Amino acid sequence: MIDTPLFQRVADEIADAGRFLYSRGWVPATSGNFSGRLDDQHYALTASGRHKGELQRKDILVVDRNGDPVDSQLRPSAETLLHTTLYQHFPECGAVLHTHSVNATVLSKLAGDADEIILEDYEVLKAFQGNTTHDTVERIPLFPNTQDMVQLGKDLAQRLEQQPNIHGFLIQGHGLYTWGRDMNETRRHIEAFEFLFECDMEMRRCSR
Ligand SMILES: CSCCC(=O)C(=O)COP(=O)(O)O
Ligand SMILES: [Zn+2]
Repeated sequence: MIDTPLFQRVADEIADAGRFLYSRGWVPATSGNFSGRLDDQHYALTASGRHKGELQRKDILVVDRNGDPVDSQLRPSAETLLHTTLYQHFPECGAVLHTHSVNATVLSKLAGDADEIILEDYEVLKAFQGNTTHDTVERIPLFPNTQDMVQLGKDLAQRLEQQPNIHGFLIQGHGLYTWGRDMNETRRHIEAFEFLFECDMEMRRCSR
């Protein structure tokens, strides 16, 4: 499968996104993981532990809908099940990006016991797919950090049933997941979230 033009295009998009996200300081120290849909049953995904600013095609493998590698000895991302959960929940999802920015990490810790972060009344909210006005509320579910990806995947699936219109979620003290219909839309969502997190942090500093 990795010899197909489709895999190569998607792998190159993943590597390109990695260079961009690393250049912004949002995936330090091998953190983050990225994927793109190949078909209904298969996704291209980053191998675990790779430097995400220096990805090459050989650092990306194919996994099936259970997250198991297809014809590869590479170890898939430790967070593979979150990617497969998103693809299975959103049939139109074409790409998933996970980042570890300072603002996402700090904001998620400042939220304490809350189970979501709310962003409202920002023009940039229009950058999220389906939003046509700034006069909207973006709810970002917040999950406790855990190494138990099976449980986190189940918790995520349950939350997606309750809140189908979200564009991303945070894991506390860990980072952000967002997705879109293709890699360009997913990159736009990451930039929008990061801009909004920066604004929220600045608002908190100014109101101290
Ligand atoms: C050094 S970051 C710790 C693991 C993590 O949260 C992450 O995003 C990267 O894990 P992966 O297995 O996808 O490299
Ligand atoms: Zn992570």
